[in-house]
Amino acid sequence: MAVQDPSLPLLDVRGVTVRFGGITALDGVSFAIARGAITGLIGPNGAGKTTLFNCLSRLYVPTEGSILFEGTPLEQSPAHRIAALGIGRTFQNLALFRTMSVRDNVMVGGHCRTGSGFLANALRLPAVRREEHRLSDQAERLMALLDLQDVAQRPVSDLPFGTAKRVEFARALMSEPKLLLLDEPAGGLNHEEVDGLRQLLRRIQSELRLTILLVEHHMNLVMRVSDQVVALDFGRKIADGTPAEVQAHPDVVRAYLGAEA
Ligand SMILES: Nc1ncnc2c1ncn2[C@@H]1O[C@H](COP(=O)(O)OP(=O)(O)OP(=O)(O)O)[C@@H](O)[C@H]1O
Repeated sequence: MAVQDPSLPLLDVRGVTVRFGGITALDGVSFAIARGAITGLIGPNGAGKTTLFNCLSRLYVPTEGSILFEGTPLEQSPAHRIAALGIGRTFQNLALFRTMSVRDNVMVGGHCRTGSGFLANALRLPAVRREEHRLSDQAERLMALLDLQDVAQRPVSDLPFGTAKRVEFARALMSEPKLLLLDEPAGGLNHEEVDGLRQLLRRIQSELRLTILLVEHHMNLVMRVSDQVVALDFGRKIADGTPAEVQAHPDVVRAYLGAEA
């Protein structure tokens, strides 16, 4: 397999347009994400954030344009291959198995990458046992990183919302993504938990050398945690730059004042 030039962007969104019947949800949106960066995707309600997010996780295919991940168009890969390509995601509403333990929920996230087939699993061949050990070690490492070790045996239904969100993170990280897509990670968190989330994002970015894209309404979090911010309005990109540049951009100020004042 060809090794990609590390100076090229990890993700390259090129002229993406998505139409639903007569509605243009995204209109020629282009931006690139460098390896190792945290990028915030913002915009008022209906701006097209979720639509773009769904294109990145391959739930939608752009009507026009292309999204390159490590130089390869995403639309060439079927949706079920996205995790194996190296794109992980979390959901706006928790998508965990509530009666299962934290540890088992985290372990589930590793199974998209196991290469062993049904027969090898059924016979518990040595390679399968080695793979199980590897996954188990990795789950322990991630639970330590996300401060979940003390609740590892507890069912998710017992946990406060903020802790359950960390379980979802750990599960997404089990697939060893290169790009982690976070859909409103601050939704439902209190002030203190949002601050904890900011520190956590920085920690996983540096310790796992992860690239992160977050769609988020919590402006304070986006502006404090992101290296780059991309702003959408009515399906178009209106700004792209550092948090300070985007915050001061007249079109961004107008979009937010017009939509939310
Ligand atoms: N499946 C769909 N069918 C028809 N129209 C859609 C569909 N999904 C989104 N839209 C429309 O596309 C536009 C962009 O919506 P989208 O949900 O991407 O915005 P958003 O920025 O995520 O908004 P919010 O912050 O409210 O979640 C909206 O006008 C929306 O009504």
